[in-house]
Amino acid sequence: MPTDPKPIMQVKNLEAWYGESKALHGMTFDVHEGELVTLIGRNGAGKSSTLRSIMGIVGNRTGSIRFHDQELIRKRTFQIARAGIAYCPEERAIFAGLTVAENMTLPPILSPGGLTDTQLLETFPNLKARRKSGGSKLSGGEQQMLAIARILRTGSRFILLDEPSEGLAPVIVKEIGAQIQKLKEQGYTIVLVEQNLQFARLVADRHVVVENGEVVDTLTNEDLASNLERVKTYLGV
Ligand SMILES: Nc1ncnc2c1ncn2[C@@H]1O[C@H](COP(=O)(O)OP(=O)(O)OP(=O)(O)O)[C@@H](O)[C@H]1O
Repeated sequence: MPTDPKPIMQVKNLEAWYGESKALHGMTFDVHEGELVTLIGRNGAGKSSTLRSIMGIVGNRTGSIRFHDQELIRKRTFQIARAGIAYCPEERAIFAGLTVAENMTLPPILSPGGLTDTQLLETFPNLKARRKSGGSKLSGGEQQMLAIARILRTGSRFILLDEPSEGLAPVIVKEIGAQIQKLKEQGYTIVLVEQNLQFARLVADRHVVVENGEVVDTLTNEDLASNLERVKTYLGV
């Protein structure tokens, strides 16, 4: 749980567009250092668009995204990455024609403290066994682990993770959950988009509920248990 009362990220009135189409209508939420915050909500609510907006990869965005003491709203994606934010997209973005080892070493080291290639392979033993395999030969779970491993090399301590459990078998989801839990124990700050409430509950400190491109509720993980029916209504399950 957070110890510093000042959030390291403050998103205020974030609006975003894809061409003429507006996806975010004023997202406002905070993230504290060491915290794992989920964005939950039904399909199309604007969760992925929030992560993409933070990274500057939507058509247009307005509002404010303060990270540490920097305003990111007018920064470009490479500047946002250099500010210390790592992004793991829903589609995982593994290069099919490159091996695991090559995919892993693609992102540049942006700040000290990232894991070395040896540490990464120790952290993800499945990838060690597959390090010479092409990206296209990997299972969904292996691709997801590679996508996470790759960003740990950069030295960023703030991670945006988009639906890591999507399309994976329960046993693999459990493994990914254990890896995320370990990252949290190592002090990484994580914003996690997740549809799988059971998974979200295992790892989160706090849940931000998104509906129609806005935040409609925020619950601690403890609150979630006693408000499960209400939250299920938000998710349409
Ligand atoms: N590339 C795009 N071009 C145009 N509209 C988009 C694009 N991506 C998302 N949208 C629209 O933006 C809105 C928010 O979508 P977003 O993907 O952020 O939702 P989500 O909560 O992450 O849901 P999902 O889990 O289905 O991705 C939706 O109305 C969606 O149709």
